[in-house]
Amino acid sequence: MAGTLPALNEEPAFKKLQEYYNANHKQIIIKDLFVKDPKRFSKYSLRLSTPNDGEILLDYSKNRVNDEVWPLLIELAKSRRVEQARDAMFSGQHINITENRAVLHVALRNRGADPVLVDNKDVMPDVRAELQHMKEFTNKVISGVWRGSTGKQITDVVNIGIGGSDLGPLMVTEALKPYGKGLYSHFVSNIDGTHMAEVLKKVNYETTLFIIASKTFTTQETITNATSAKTWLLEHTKDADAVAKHFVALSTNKEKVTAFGIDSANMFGFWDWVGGRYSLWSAIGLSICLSIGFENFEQLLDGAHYMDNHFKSTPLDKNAPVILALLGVWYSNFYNAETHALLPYDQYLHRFAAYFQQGDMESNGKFVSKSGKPVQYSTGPIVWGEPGTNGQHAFYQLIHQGTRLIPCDFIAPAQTHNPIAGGKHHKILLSNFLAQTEALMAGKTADEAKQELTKAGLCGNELENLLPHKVFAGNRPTNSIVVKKVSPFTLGALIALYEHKIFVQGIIWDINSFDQWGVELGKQLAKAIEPELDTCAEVSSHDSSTNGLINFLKANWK
Ligand SMILES: O=P(O)(O)OC[C@H]1O[C@H](O)[C@H](O)[C@@H](O)[C@@H]1O
Repeated sequence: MAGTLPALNEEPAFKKLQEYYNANHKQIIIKDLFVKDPKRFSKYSLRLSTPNDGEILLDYSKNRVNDEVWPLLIELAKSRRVEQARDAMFSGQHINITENRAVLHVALRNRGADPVLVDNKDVMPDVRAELQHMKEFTNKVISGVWRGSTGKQITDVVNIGIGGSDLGPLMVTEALKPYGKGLYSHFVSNIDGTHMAEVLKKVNYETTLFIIASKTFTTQETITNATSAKTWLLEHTKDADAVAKHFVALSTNKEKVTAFGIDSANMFGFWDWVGGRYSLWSAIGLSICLSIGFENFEQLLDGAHYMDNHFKSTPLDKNAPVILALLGVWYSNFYNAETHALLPYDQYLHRFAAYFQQGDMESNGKFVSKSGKPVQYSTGPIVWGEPGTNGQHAFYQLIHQGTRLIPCDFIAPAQTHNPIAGGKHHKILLSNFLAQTEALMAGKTADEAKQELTKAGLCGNELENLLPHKVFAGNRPTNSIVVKKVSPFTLGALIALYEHKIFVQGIIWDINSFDQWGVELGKQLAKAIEPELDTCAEVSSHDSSTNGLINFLKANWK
């Protein structure tokens, strides 16, 4: 891998951007850029032709980027050695430096014949063998060959996992519901007993398969939930052998799986070079396979592989993940935007933003550079969002007229899976998507607002008082990503697009995007507090707030 990078704020390309920003940013008005350049859309958009599911359009023309900023951003990517870093990831180098691991989720969806080497060993035979195992199991369950302990066919699948062992499978299963093969999918992640209790109310022990998904098989929430599910099953069946028919495990930790009481034949494995938040492509995707069938899961992998190839082989200025990453850096590091909104105009994608909250914020929520020095610039943004049009009636007000700059990605399918009322719903949905990006960019000037108010019969003080409230500054940046349809293939490509965007940003910020030490402290402290909740005595070992909270809870739970 290439040598150490200078601090981002010391990077000459970054300094050039800073100078340009300081001198010119007030003059970068998106709607004026469209007036000046009739070719702006074709210049600042990409059409990716996929082999089977039509084109994917990325329109990034509604951004505060002109023909001077753009080459400087590309220069920044080059000088941060994005291409070299990308090649280091694909070639299995240990780029997760704090855990000394390769980062190879791309190998899980390597659909070609190329070997992928980690420490001189081709991992592809193991990847393919595990996929075959998943295929056989999926087909058995869906076809009814695999039966519960009393001989009945499986009807419900409960995935028990958290973080990366939950969010990905849940998001994809929801997104691809139209491809469902008939099994009901449920997800239990929260340690709050309510989550498990509510799911158990819906299922029958004779026809339920529990999937225990945990890379480490040590995560407290997952192991506690899995143990409760096992107790529930055994209370009903009173037969210890039933576990083998109703429990499978997805993990890298064979010892712990066996110790839990799951036969290793019912275990689907993966490897330490698969990060939790990149694991839906691995055995962690088994609940996806059971929901949509193995062929559709393969399509998901194909879509991601397509995007991997695009990322690997396309020049930086036409490279979709690089483009999204650079725009994000432009807004985070120059405009001081603190958040980034993901706004899918597709109800099936209702967990997309939640999924990338982990994908992005766990990856790039870092405050030290790879060499361990505190960074002097912002790193990962706060990622958030909800599907359109619901968001419009909730938080878009702040995006349109608030004081913060919130770059937004709009994601929409040209075709719906549910063309009800002769397609009317979908046309209204798409009109709203289009209108929002236009409104955010164009805004409404005081003159325009005045004309409207005058037309509505207002005048004098009444008009003048209302006028400032009716003005929209506009110039709010958006990307639009349009797919033909939310299919397994296009979804795979979309997820990989954002994964690589996050990767590129991590490289530019010179942080390790692949560890997550920040989640450990809370876990450690929770372990220390748990026994204190078991004692009758008042607790005084913490600060007065924590003591006060503990003692209040103890006094009130009886
Ligand atoms: O799959 P597991 O080992 O159970 O881990 C589940 C999750 O827990 C951790 O706290 C990490 O922050 C996540 O990255 C991970 O996905």
